[in-house]
Amino acid sequence: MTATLDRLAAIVASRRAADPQASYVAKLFVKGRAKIAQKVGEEAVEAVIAAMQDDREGLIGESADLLFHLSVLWADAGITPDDIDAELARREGVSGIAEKAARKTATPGD
Ligand SMILES: N=c1c2ncn([C@@H]3O[C@H](COP(=O)(O)OP(=O)(O)OP(=O)(O)O)[C@@H](O)[C@H]3O)c2ncn1[C@@H]1O[C@H](COP(=O)(O)O)[C@@H](O)[C@H]1O
Repeated sequence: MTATLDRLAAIVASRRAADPQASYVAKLFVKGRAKIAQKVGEEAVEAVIAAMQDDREGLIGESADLLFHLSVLWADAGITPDDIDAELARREGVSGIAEKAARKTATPGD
């Protein structure tokens, strides 16, 4: 993953024991998985709206909000950026079209 996302993950992890009055991340951890997931959904919708409005700066800002909240969700679920990196690397070179076609022809239960 990028160095910035790795640094963000380290900061987020360090906020587990922080004071929720002083740390937004600690506050999210206290609120729990459902609230964190809700924020990810909100930021995703805001990114979509910015894209549909052709708002480049808005899309950059909302994308950063989305990645930040996704980083908190990963941390809450015990996932690291390296886990996502490994999954993306596993998919490298596999066409989305070919992958979907293989899923459709696969026998259920395989
Ligand atoms: N990247 C971010 C980041 N991006 C966005 N935000 C915050 O995310 C919140 C999202 O805004 P909203 O208006 O949706 O939130 P809200 O109205 O407070 O939320 P709700 O009322 O819906 O719960 C804002 O408070 C932003 O400041 C962030 N807060 C923190 N970080 C990073 O996380 C680090 C640790 O932050 P603290 O835990 O606050 O020290 C920081 O040093 C940054 O690197």
